[in-house]
Amino acid sequence: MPRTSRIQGLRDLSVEARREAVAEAAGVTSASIAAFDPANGLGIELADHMIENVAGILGVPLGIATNFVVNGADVLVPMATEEASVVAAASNAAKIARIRGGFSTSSTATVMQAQVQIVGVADPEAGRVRLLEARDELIALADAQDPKLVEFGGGVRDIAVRVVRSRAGTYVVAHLQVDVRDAMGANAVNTMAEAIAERAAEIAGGNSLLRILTNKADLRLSRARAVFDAEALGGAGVVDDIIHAAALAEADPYRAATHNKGIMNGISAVVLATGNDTRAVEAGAHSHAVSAAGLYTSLSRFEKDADGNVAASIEVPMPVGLVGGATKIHPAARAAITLLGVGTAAELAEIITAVGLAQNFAAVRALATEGIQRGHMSLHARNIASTVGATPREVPAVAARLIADKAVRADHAERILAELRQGR
Ligand SMILES: CC(C)(COP(=O)([O-])OP(=O)([O-])OC[C@H]1O[C@@H](n2cnc3c(N)ncnc32)[C@H](O)[C@@H]1OP(=O)([O-])[O-])[C@@H](O)C(=O)NCCC(=O)NCCSC(=O)C[C@@](C)(O)CC(=O)[O-]
Ligand SMILES: NC(=O)C1=CN([C@@H]2O[C@H](COP(=O)(O)OP(=O)(O)OC[C@H]3O[C@@H](n4cnc5c(N)ncnc54)[C@H](OP(=O)(O)O)[C@@H]3O)[C@@H](O)[C@H]2O)C=CC1
Repeated sequence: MPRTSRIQGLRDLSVEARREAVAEAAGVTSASIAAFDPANGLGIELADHMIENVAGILGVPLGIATNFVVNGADVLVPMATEEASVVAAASNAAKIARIRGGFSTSSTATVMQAQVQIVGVADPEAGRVRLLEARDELIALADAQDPKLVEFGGGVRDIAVRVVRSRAGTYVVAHLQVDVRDAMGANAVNTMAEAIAERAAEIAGGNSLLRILTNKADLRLSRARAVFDAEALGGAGVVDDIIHAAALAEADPYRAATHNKGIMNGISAVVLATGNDTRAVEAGAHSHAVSAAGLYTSLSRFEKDADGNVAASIEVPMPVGLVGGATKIHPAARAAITLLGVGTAAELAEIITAVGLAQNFAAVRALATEGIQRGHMSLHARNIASTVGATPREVPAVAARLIADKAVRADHAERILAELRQGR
């Protein structure tokens, strides 16, 4: 069945009809995404096995971003977020990107690193070299912990050793660099780090302390780029303003934090929808946003291409998996993976990265033109209406008045609701 991510009028359908339209466009069965319906989603018994002291289940809205083309293929993207306008903005940017072919992506190998901290080494530089001499022995010891991973083509690729000087002492820190294939990899590399720690400390001549992965996953990077057509954006002036807006984020940490928050609006929503670890991805992204000179900067770059369009690109660590964590357990996460049609963790990582770039572009474009409030607040108006007690039947009328009056505020919503109920 042909797959398309262009579904016109999706916003106007009922939730049930939307699910049908999405399944049909994606070429998957309705049953395979039925878990998006809370009635078929995560049940309390399963939840009780996932974390501790379970007392309930928190629902988060799951929307579908349309219009995405990634490496020439259309893809419909599940996004779990509580924030209005995020899904619309990603779909909006993807619609503009598809004019010039959509997003192109690539990634490094799926290598995660675990650190083993060794304290009390009298000669840390020599200890570092002794560990490197023992590379093969340590790799064999680590690989023996996870024969299944090795069977899948993964396992330890190398060992790096650093000498880290701190205010409390000098540490020899061994890094196990492990190809974790389709796993996020935390459990896999932590097991390996714990298994080699004692022997590594013996070789270095000290005592092992911490044995844990690093969330600075800089050997597991995904990249995406797209060209946003100048004419579709409103011409050369708009392009220049978008580039100035992105340049401020490159130069100024205060702006960079907000710019990167916009990127994470997209990234975290897909990471959550697929049952992956949002904190791991967020820690990796923000650590990657620090330049070699120590400046916190933007994760994306916007330039003008030779034809005057915006050439946007991003590189970000993307430690996500298909086999571990909640991905395999949570029924809605499994449905999200089915909808995406991805077969490897790397494919998933690259789509997530493309969504981050789209999200970023939509926000920066809005900021560099009409400002964020018109698009964002008009969608947020429905939340304000619900907050003041409007019923689902009353919400559209209250939201429409809030937008028309250009006053998307709770006090105004209360007034409108009171008037509506008095029949005025
Ligand atoms: C909000 C829009 C998209 C309106 O934009 P618009 O031009 O009024 O929308 P439109 O009605 O012309 O539709 C254009 C496309 O947008 C999508 N779209 C549009 N509306 C909907 C909707 N209701 N439901 C579903 N999809 C929608 C949809 O894809 C549609 O095309 P279609 O596929 O239908 O042919 C635009 O103003 C926008 O992109 N704004 C950016 C909003 C944003 O970034 N929100 C994130 C929250 S703000 C924040 O947290 C981050 C920030 C801003 O601080 C980051 C930073 O500072 O960098
Ligand atoms: N700082 C952090 O970020 C931390 C995160 N975590 C959590 O760790 C979890 C993720 O750990 P992760 O190691 O991914 O999960 P799992 O341990 O659940 O899954 C990884 C295991 O799956 C098996 N496997 C099956 N098929 C494949 C395949 N195709 N590719 C790779 N492995 C395969 C492997 O061997 P086998 O079957 O032999 O196990 C592998 O070790 C998340 O829940 C995360 O929140 C935990 C600690 C710290």
